[in-house]
Amino acid sequence: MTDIAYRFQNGFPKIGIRPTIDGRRKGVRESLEVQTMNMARSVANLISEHLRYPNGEPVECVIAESTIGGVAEAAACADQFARENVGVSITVTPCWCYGTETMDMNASIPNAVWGFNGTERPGAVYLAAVLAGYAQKGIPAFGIYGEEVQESTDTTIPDDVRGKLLSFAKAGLAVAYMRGKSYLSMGSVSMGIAGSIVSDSFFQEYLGMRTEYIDMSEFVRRFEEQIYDPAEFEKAMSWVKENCVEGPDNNPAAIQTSREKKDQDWETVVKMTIIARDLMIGNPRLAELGFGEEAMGHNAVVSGFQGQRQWTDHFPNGDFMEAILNSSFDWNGIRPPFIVATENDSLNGVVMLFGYLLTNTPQIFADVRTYWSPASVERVTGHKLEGHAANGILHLLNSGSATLDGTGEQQLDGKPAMKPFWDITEQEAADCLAATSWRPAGVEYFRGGGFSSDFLSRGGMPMTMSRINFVKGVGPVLQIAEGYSVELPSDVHAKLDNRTDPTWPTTWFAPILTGKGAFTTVYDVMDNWGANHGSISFGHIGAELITLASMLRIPVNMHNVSEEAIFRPRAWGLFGTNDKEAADYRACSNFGPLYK
Ligand SMILES: C[C@H](O)[C@@H](O)[C@@H](O)C(=O)CO
Ligand SMILES: [Mn+2]
Repeated sequence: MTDIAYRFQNGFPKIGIRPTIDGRRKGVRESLEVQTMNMARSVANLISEHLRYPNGEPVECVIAESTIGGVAEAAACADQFARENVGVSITVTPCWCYGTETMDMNASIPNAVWGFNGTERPGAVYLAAVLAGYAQKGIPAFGIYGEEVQESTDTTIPDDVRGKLLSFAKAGLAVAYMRGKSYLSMGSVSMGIAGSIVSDSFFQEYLGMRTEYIDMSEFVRRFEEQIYDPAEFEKAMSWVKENCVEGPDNNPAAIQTSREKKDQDWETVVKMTIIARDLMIGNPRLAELGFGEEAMGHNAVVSGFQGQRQWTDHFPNGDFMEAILNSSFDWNGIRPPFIVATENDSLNGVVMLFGYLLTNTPQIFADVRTYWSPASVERVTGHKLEGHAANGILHLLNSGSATLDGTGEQQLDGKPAMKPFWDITEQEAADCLAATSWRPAGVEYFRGGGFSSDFLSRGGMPMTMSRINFVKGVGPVLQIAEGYSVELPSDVHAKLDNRTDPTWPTTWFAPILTGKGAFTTVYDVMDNWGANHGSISFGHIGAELITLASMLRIPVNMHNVSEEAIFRPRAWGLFGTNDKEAADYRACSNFGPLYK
């Protein structure tokens, strides 16, 4: 079994497609059978053609065995979906059908209905009727119908409908995929960071996930009892020697560590990386080595490492481990990233997971460290910010979990990008590594040493920064800022970077301003950011995040996504249509978490 096959051996949830129909026989039903089934087939084709699972395989759809004209067929379809691991439900119809008799009543999976916009038979009327039923029964469902009236013989899916079907399916699959998996907390609270108070009720009720906890002493046990694959360790060490260039030691000469200590640190950080991955997903090699229990892992799709301070006060820091796990490549070649949050900031870990599941690309974890106004930049460097940066920039910087894909050394249409692993070439992976140097950790912060990944993201990448914050009395809320990475002249970057810790990776980020609320100025974006961290995903995925948040009933308190791009369950409009942000809060609080 390849590593990827092993990792995803439990398979993926499927999308279930339910063709509903007017149950009246002797004319009506018979005349609609072919058209209705064809709609289901074209939705299945659309989804399988455009969406991929984290292993790169096309998303699978299951179409109900028969069209659904009434409750008996609805129940048969529910049984079929349960047998076939359906985690997302899409009902399609070109005609009037009987709302509550044909609807999918499974409240714990995301539901959508596409009603064909024709006039011969009223699919859009069914859509309205069944969505009223969903609202009345407290099951939020997404409504989809095209803006333009279609001919009844037209089997194409119009662009607006395609967009909504794909947004719904993508977010729905993220919901379905994370359910039943774990967040692995390695250590506990880092330096009083509230996000590293890992809340089991949040993961359980909102995401359907478990929380697993281990003490960081488990790493020491595995070092000392050699609970890792020694052959992989050797392979990893020689790969590191060839591909990971150690950068200059930035520590004052008097406190720099010896060559011998640094060499020892390299061995430790490589072991930490192997061990953290084994803790997350298990490793069949460990069973062969006599460690059957450890071979199983924690079924984790995301983890966090406390690091600071108890660990880092004595052992090398987690930066190499976190950076490599979050990247799309290591000594085993190009492979999907693992999602690991620095400082065990689970609330950042969750948005990293969201970004990853929506895009299949890795994530940059960063401190939202400094707002640099155009005037401050000019005062300090003499440089006048321009282009995307003209209104000011945020310095995203942190030791730890920034993916090396964040260097921007991969390309999409000739421009810097972060891609799903199956699109990354060997050369691009090598370029990301070449653009990264490994700087001996600042020992005033990290007494135990280690190495921090130092790189500078290329400019011009569309990016989305997000973060979940927790408010007592409300619960989780999501904030989103779309923007661009920007490239500064190298001397300007150096001046700004040297004022802080230059051994850490930098992304200069310019959020897109809307002139309203938290997006009036770049200062306002920083001023409204709810915590010290953000997760940065390649691409403008704010709309997808909003759709996903609505499925999970997490209200969005701040975003710069255009109104037309926002797609939420139809019932959200029943909580008010003028102030959509307030309506979102009311809807989320009314329906409550998905797995309550
Ligand atoms: C080294 C420092 O402790 C940093 O790790 C710290 O500034 C943070 O990253 C806080 O989020
Ligand atoms: Mn931090």
